[in-house]
Amino acid sequence: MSAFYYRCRYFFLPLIFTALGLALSEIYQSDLQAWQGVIEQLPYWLLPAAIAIALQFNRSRLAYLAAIMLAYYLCVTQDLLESALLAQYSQQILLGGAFTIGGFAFIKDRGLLSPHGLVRVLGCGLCLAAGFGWLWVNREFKLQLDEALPAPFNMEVRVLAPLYLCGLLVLIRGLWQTSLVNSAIFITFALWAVQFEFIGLVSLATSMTVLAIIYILTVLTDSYFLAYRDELTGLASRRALYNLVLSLGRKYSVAMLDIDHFKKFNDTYGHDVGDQVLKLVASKIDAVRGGGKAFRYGGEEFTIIFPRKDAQSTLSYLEEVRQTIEEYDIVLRNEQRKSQSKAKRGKAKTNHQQRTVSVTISIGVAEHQSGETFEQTMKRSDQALYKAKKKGRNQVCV
Ligand SMILES: Nc1nc2c(ncn2[C@@H]2O[C@H](COP(=O)(O)OP(=O)(O)OP(=O)(O)O)[C@@H](O)[C@H]2O)c(=O)[nH]1
Repeated sequence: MSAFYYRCRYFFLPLIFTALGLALSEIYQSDLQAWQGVIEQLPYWLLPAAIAIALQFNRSRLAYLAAIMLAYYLCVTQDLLESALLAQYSQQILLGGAFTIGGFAFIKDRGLLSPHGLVRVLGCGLCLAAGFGWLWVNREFKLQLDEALPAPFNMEVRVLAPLYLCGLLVLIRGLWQTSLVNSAIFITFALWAVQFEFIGLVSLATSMTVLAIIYILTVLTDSYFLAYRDELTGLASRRALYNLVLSLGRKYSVAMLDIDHFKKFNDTYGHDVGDQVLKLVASKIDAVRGGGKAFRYGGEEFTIIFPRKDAQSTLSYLEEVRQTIEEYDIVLRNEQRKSQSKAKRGKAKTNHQQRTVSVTISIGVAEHQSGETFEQTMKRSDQALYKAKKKGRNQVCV
C-alpha cells in the first residue's frame, strides 16, 4: 500500500459519497423540486438519528457536529433567527462555524454530558466569538489595515484567509491522524464552507442530509472496525475469524503462525519494540497470496484461512510468507527520538544510528477433513505448529 493511499484511505469513500450526493442533487435539481417538501424534512429526522447513534457509540465529536448542523438548519428553516439577521452576519457565521468545526479535529471524544462536554460547549462559544471578532476587527480597523498591509491583503483576503488556513489545518490533521471521524470532520468543514456559496434551501437540506448519513455510516463503520479489527496490527481479529468460519465450505485449510522466541525478543528489546515488530510481521502475513485471509489470533499468534484449498497447495504461499519475514530487516523507530532535543536528534541522524532487527516464524497447517469441526482442524494445525517448533523453528510443517 503506497504511503499516499495509506494516508488518504479514509477520505475516499466519504468524499465520493459527498460528491455524488451533491452532483446528483444539482443534475436533478428541477426533478427534485417536486420532492422539495420531503428533502427539506430529511435533516430533521436524520440529524437527530445521527446524534443518538453517535452518543450510543461514544463518538461525541460527531454528536456535537450533528447538533450544531441541526441548530443551524433550524435557524434557517424555522426562522428561529430572523433571515435578515442571518444574512447580515453570514460571513461571521461562516467563519465562526468553520473555527468551531475545525476545533473538533483537534480534540478527543470525551462524552457530551460530562465536565469535558461543558468545556467543549465553552470552546464552541469561543470559536464562534473568534469568527465574529475577526470580522469586527477587520471592519473596525479597515483603513488602518489597508494602509499597513500590502495590497494583496485586501478586505476579502483578510476575511477568507483564516477560513482557508483552518481548512488546511483540518485536512493536515485528517491526513496525519487518519481516522474515519477525522475525515468526517474535514467533510463537514468543506460542506459548511461550500454551502454558503449555494444559496437555496434544497442545497442546504441536501448538504445536511449528506452529512447526517456520513455521520451515521462513520459511527457504524468505526464500531465495526473496533469489533472486528485488531487494534495493534490492523489485522482482522479472532472475532472476525469465527465469523468467516460460518461461511466456509467443506474444503479449506487452516494455518497457525507463531513468532519464534518472542518472549526473549521482548525481554531483550522491550515491549514497545515488540509491538513494532508485531505490526510489521502482521503486515507481511496480511500480504499472503493464494486467497489466504489473515487474522491475529492473539498475542504473537496468527491464523491464515485458505478457503477451497488443501494443505499441500498452501505450502508454497506459506513458505513465501516465512521467507519474506526471515529476510526482512526491520528498521526500528528510535523511541528515544521523542524525548531528545532537536540538536541531539540531528546528531543521531548524522551518526546514522538506526537499529535493525529480524525475526522468524514457525507455521503449522492442516486441511479440513470430513466430519471434523473447525476447532478440530485448528487443533491439528496447532499440532503441526508444535512440530515445526520442535524441529528447530523457522519452517512450515503439515
Ligand atoms: N510486545 C508484545 N508482546 C506480546 C504481545 N502479545 C504477546 N506477547 C509476548 O509474546 C511472548 C510469547 O512467548 P511464548 O508463548 O513463551 O513463546 P516464544 O517466546 O515466542 O517462544 P516459542 O513460541 O517457543 O518460539 C510473551 O512474552 C508475550 O508477552 C503483544 O501484543 N505485544
